[in-house]
Amino acid sequence: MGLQVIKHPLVQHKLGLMRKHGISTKSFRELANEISTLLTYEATSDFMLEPHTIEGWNETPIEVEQLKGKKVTVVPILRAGMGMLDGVTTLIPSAKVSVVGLYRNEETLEPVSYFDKFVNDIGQRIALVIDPMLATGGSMIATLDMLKQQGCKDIRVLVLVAAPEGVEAVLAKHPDVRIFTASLDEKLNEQGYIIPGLGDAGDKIFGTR
Ligand SMILES: O=P(O)(O)OC[C@H]1O[C@H](OP(=O)(O)OP(=O)(O)O)[C@H](O)[C@@H]1O
Ligand SMILES: O=c1cc[nH]c(=O)[nH]1
Ligand SMILES: [Mg+2]
Repeated sequence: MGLQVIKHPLVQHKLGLMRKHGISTKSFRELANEISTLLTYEATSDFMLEPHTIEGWNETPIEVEQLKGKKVTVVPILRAGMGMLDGVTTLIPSAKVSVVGLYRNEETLEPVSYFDKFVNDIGQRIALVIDPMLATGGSMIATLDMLKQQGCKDIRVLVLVAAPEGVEAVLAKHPDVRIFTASLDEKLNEQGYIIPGLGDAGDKIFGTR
């Protein structure tokens, strides 16, 4: 389904702040969550509504719109995806959370799986996968493989920054998935880091290293 770069001025301003050398853990976390809220707003813009009749303020029946149909599961990819979770649940407070634990082997850049825990009815839910960084795409492809194995059909990916190489790889393997990002960056460097990127997002969110 393709890539959507969210050009909203608030998103672009906040992402610019995140790129600064020496940014504090506090600021990085806050901005990651704020951008995640804005990406969630965009990624849910086609959710269906249905009319409901309720009693209005003056005790007469009125028709209001409520969300219809499928519920959501948010899927943070550990660790760094946890840094976006509060931002997503700010807008979808009742969303169930399914967790995928992956890290990228620093030499091979291949994803290594160490944990997963999915909500029981995940196949009936819209999955919002969250991870700040889409680099080679290996971690995201492994996650999407797992979600489809669990029966997920409507999967949307929210990433703060994406590399062209990663977007191409994900959409080649999973063309039905929609990717929402604040930026399509320039490239990957020799170590598989996104340029200009954000550096190591997991380390910045967790305050490690
Ligand atoms: O597209 P890829 O090449 O797979 O790289 C992206 C992955 O790398 C980072 O996680 P990392 O392995 O650093 O783990 P962490 O979240 O625990 O820091 C990032 O959060 C993604 O999950
Ligand atoms: O640039 C990158 C690539 C992978 N993981 C990160 O945290 N940053
Ligand atoms: Mg990771």
